[in-house]
Amino acid sequence: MATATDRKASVATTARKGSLASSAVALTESGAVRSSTRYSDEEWRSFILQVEDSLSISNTSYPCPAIGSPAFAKTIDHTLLKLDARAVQFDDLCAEARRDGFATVCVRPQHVHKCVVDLKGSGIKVASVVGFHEGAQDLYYKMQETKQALQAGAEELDIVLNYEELKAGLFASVYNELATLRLQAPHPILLKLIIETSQLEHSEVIAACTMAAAAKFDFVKTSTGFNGHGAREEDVRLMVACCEKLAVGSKSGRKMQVKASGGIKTIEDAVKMLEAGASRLGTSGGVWIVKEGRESIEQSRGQPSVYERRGSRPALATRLFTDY
Ligand SMILES: O=C[C@H](O)COP(=O)(O)O
Repeated sequence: MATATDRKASVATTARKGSLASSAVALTESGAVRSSTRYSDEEWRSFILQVEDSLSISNTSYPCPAIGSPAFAKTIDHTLLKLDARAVQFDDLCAEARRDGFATVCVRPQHVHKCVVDLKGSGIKVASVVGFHEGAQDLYYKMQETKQALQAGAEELDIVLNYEELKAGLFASVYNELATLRLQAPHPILLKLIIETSQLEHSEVIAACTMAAAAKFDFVKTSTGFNGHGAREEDVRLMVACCEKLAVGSKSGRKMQVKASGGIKTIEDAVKMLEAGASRLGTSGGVWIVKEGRESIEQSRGQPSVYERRGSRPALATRLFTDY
């Protein structure tokens, strides 16, 4: 049997090779979780420190799809997570997603079924949040929400990290949760880990990305939009650097992507996040953003903008376009 020292050496070797531990978690027939997380908290810490030491954060501008193009709209998860949202607002959300060609609509688990029905035949997917918005729910609760969302037809899950556990250094427990949810929602379901950057120090962002990559998540996502500041360029750049570092040397060469979310309200916000390396945007302002994009194209062609034709533009006073 391997000693703790042997295992530590193994972690160090793994880190040197730039690859990560694979899942050692299984669901038993009764649905209970049988876990043998491969590394101790200390061993995870050592690996995370090695990732941190070898990071290089780029200031370069990543390619951004042309404003107004279908590819630009496909970066947007059209999001409605307000607890008091009414059924008609989900109808509007889905109609807008069809019209503007967004990637997904992102809703709470109880609204997934309605949106799946509304979007039938459109090619637009439904994403469900899990553990929203605190992330502190226990694993059983998150598994129940995951089951509910998948059974209703969700194809993407935006899962809130238990960031209090991460901050407490309980890495093995965090990994166990993520690996269990990955097992419950295998590919091609896309998993995004909402790490809530407003609550994390620099080194904790790196730890969160490391946990997500180890558990084979597809994305790391900045924020819930319900706690602290939303997406910031510096956080996106740090997360992109982590994803690039963690992909190097991995057997599959698989690289996590970054979703920026929270407070993205304008075309300038959107472009800033995409140029920082995000490939998906979570926003309740998607309709405004693509409208602004079209506007800027019209203006560059010398045509009067729709707002100039109609009079002044209304202020963005609430979180949701369909509230107007
Ligand atoms: O996941 C997405 C966020 O909740 C959206 O936040 P937002 O309402 O500030 O755009």
